[in-house]
Amino acid sequence: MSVAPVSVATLSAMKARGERIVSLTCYDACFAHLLDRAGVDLLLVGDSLGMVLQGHATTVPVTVEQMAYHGASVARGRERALLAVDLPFMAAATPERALDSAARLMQEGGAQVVKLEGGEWLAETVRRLSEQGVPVCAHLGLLPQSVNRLGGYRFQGRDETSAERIRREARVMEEAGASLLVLECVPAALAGEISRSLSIPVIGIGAGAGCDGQVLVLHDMLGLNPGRPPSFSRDFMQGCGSIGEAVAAYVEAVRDGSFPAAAETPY
Ligand SMILES: Nc1nc(=O)c2c([nH]1)NC[C@@H]1CN(c3ccc(C(=O)N[C@@H](CCC(=O)O)C(=O)O)cc3)CN21
Ligand SMILES: CC(C)C(=O)C(=O)O
Ligand SMILES: [Mg+2]
Repeated sequence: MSVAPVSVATLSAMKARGERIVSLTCYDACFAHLLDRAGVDLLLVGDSLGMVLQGHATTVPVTVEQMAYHGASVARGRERALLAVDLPFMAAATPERALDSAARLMQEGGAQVVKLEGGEWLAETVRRLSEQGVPVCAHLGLLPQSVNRLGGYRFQGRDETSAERIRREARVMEEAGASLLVLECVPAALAGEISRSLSIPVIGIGAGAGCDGQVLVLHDMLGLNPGRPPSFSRDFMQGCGSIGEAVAAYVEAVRDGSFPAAAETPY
């Protein structure tokens, strides 16, 4: 039996009804099939694949071609879940480049939504993509593609000046036509406030339980991180006998609001 596929409109309707949105990163067809059947609403082919699959220290080396390859693999495994693919480092450096990159991610990579990291300087790019029919997911807070400028993977928006900047950038992205927003590593109070003030769904990672949905890196929530996992993640394999059970536990914990708990909300 086939199920109605998720669209950005479905996610908006979920926000309006107060139903939490469940998202995980996904990089291949096998996991796409498993996550889709477990009820994950949004599959994100994240450029985190440069770290978890390729073994790089950052996401900077990842290319559009690699993102398209993994996107196409995930697209072949999904049925119901919406598929978002990250624009990697420098792929949105100019609006023209972003349009070309997004075309590749959608035409070769099966993307239904294109995600891009960054603030106000991307407003024109988001507008141009939206005009061309590309649903855009903005990404604010910690921007891993800027790790070489930031000097590490640190929480953002912890002082009033940077919190106000993130608030303003969130508004600008919505006004420019973004359909979704990811907030990464920002204090829970700020993320909750932004989620309530925007009409588009806000998906948090390290941003507390007050967002409209949650996303984690798949390998982190399966306890497969070789180093120290981020403090905001949870190993859902603990107490579960299979990957399918662990993913089902994550889906339930996000839907009922029990993930993230206080212990997974550092600020
Ligand atoms: N495996 C993995 N998980 C991720 O969540 C992830 C990636 N890779 N790669 C791309 C980015 C990088 N991200 C990261 C990586 C590390 C921390 C981290 O360890 N943060 C510290 C807090 C540092 C501070 O603000 O003091 C932590 O303890 O969570 C956070 C986000 C999130 N993304
Ligand atoms: C963690 C999510 C939001 C991401 O951008 C990625 O996996 O690359
Ligand atoms: Mg990413």
